[in-house]
Amino acid sequence: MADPRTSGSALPRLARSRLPVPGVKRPPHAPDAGIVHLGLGNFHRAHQAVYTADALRHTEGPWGIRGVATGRGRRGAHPVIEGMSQQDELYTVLTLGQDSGPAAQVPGVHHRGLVAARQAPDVVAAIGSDTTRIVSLTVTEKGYSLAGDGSSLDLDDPAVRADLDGRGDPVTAIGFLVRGLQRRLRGHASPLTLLSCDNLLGNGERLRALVGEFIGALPAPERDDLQAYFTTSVSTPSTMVDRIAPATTDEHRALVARCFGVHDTVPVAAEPYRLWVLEDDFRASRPAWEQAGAVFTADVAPYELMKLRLLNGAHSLLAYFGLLRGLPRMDQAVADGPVGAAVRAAMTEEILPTLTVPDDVEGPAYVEELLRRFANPALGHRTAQVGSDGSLKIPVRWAGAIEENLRAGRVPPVLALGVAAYIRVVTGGPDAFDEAALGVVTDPATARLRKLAARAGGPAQAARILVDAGGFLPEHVAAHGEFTSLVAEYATALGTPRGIDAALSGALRTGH
Ligand SMILES: NC(=O)c1ccc[n+]([C@@H]2O[C@H](COP(=O)([O-])OP(=O)(O)OC[C@H]3O[C@@H](n4cnc5c(N)ncnc54)[C@H](O)[C@@H]3O)[C@@H](O)[C@H]2O)c1
Ligand SMILES: O=P(O)(O)OC[C@@H](O)[C@@H](O)[C@H](O)[C@H](O)CO
Repeated sequence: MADPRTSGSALPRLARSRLPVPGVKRPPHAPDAGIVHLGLGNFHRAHQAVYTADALRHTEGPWGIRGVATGRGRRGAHPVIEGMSQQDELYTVLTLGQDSGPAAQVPGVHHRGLVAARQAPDVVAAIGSDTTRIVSLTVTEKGYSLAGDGSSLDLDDPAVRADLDGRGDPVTAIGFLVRGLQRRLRGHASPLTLLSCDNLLGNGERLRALVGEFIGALPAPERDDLQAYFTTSVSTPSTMVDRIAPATTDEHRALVARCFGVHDTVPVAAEPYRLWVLEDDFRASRPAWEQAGAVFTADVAPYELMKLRLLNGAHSLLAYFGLLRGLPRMDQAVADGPVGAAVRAAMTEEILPTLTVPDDVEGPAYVEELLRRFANPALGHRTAQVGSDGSLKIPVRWAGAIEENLRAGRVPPVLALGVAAYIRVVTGGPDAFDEAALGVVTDPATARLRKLAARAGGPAQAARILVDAGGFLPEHVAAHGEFTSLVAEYATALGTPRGIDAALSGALRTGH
């Protein structure tokens, strides 16, 4: 791949002629960075940045974005920050549809980014600046420093404790936010909106609770004024975010080069579909995102729940079933007969009945639309990517639907098989699926779950132990004998060669 600094077709030059670049002035004339974004990953670059660029084409405003690469231990060069910096802070969003050829857009809204692990004081200063009106986040489920209960702040995490102590630079996202709020309070006390764009249930309330807990754990003199400022001047609206944006591959880079003549080292691929539903509670103004198609509503919760249970819930099922069937990509998983049939059955018969879908949505049509979106072969979305971090995703994606089925007196067979498949993938690793061909599934709980499983005499007992003590399902689900027995039965099947095939048809026969 050509080096964009030396190539005649580097993004900065070509973007201005061959790709649609919005009329946003970039540095040194960029609009003020009214937004600081923690977690400069693919999703933010394909979603919020695109909405912001499109909104700015309609209504100007101080809505440049200063992206921050967060996460621990990233002290060296950060590929996205470096790549964007070498391209005048530009990158391509490659839209890959099923019925049309690739399209490209260059958002062009970013200022020079920051690497949190190296430039922590600058990050605190950016959050603390009076030109900053919104601090948004896509830091993954891992980035919220959640305790084992999945909702409170992990005060046992040494990084959280160090951030509370405050003698060193912040490390955690919550630590950065609170130290930035403190800077604002001491400087100008202007209002701010904290905007979580992660796939968390009630992401705004969750973020509010975590920041509040952190502030509450500070020593009294620091705590009280900050608490008052946080209560009166900082809002945390909830959002439902949706656009499938897989990890970037060399194929995506090659496609950008072939179709658009642009050598972009850090493009991001995404499906054409996008949706953003937000609570309109912005303390210090916001971009006119509605002009870019965002939907503002008083209550995001029904949209969020529907999306997390149906889209993300089905995504995780496809990922684990797909891995065990040897399928590297999500579109292959949904096109696979047994996997596709089981996931469709789970969506329509185990998940949809647990939801009150918003008035403007038709449940079965939404399911069909999701299955069509998952089938997009152009995205190259990996089952191993979606299957990673299951210990943090399952509580959000499956636990509620399982609970509601059990409450209604019904054991949901495909979701039970999903739990057994997750256990098999996370504890079995290379014994369960071909890591060399499919990719490694990472999960912060892997070592702990493998240790628990190692105590068991076999897969069924391991499944019982993990359902009970794995920390990814609520206690009353774990205490449900019939559910746990079904998971254990499936775990036994999955321990045998091609056991997934029999288990999938068994799950379909059992309940559907
Ligand atoms: N990619 C999608 O299709 C999609 C769609 C909707 C929502 N989301 C949400 O966006 C999140 C990020 O997805 P992505 O595709 O941008 O992933 P990504 O891997 O491209 O980026 C993840 C970002 O999170 C940061 N991060 C990871 N661990 C962290 C930690 N412990 N503390 C702080 N920061 C941490 C990383 O530095 C990185 O900037 C998802 O977890 C999800 O909540 C993603
Ligand atoms: O991004 P993750 O890893 O939290 O989850 C993987 C996918 O399920 C998710 O990113 C979906 O693609 C997305 O939520 C669609 O809007």
